Amino acid sequence: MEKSIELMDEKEMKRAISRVSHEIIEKNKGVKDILLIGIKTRGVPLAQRIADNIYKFEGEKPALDVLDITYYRDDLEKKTEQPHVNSLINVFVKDKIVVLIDDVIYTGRTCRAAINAVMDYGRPQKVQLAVMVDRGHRELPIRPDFIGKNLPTSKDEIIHVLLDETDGRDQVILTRGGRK
Ligand SMILES: O=P(O)(O)OC[C@H]1O[C@H](OP(=O)(O)OP(=O)(O)O)[C@H](O)[C@@H]1O
Ligand SMILES: O=c1cc[nH]c(=O)[nH]1
Repeated sequence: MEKSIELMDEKEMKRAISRVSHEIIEKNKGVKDILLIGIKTRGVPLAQRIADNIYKFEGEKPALDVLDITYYRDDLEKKTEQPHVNSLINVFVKDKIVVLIDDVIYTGRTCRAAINAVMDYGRPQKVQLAVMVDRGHRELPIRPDFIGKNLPTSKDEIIHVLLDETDGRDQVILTRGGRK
């Protein structure tokens, strides 16, 4: 059985999410015009936590939405599930500062797909990207604006961002070959 190595514990993750929340406010000079979009799966609870932090720090709730980009991925043939239509619910992206939120960035293809999806909904003022972990190995010219932690990896390693909401605990672990 592959061993998993802990790279971040609950406290470190909480601090990193708190810092990223502050950085989003600072870079955008407040909450006005911000639309946080969590990318399924684990970007969604992360976006909710960042929204809660921003409300706590600023007393104002940022707009929040969810994006399922399965339909837009350019490597769908490698995936077993059927593509399903993306869902941006309720909030208009026009003139918003869209902050895409995901747990991990690796090749950048998910982010590229998310940007395409957002653009289909209108013309945002800006699009920014916040991730919990940047593990390197980009295949596209995409760089996150907000990073919880840079964790350089080799290609045969996998980063798992575990969240209480989806996995029953907060932890970032590294495995080789996919096992937890
Ligand atoms: O930069 P990339 O190479 O695109 O990789 C990053 C993506 O991979 C994972 O998603 P996954 O497709 O495993 O789906 P999940 O979030 O639903 O687990 C992760 O949550 C990111 O969205
Ligand atoms: O290591 C990786 C690569 C892509 N997506 C992940 O969640 N982890």
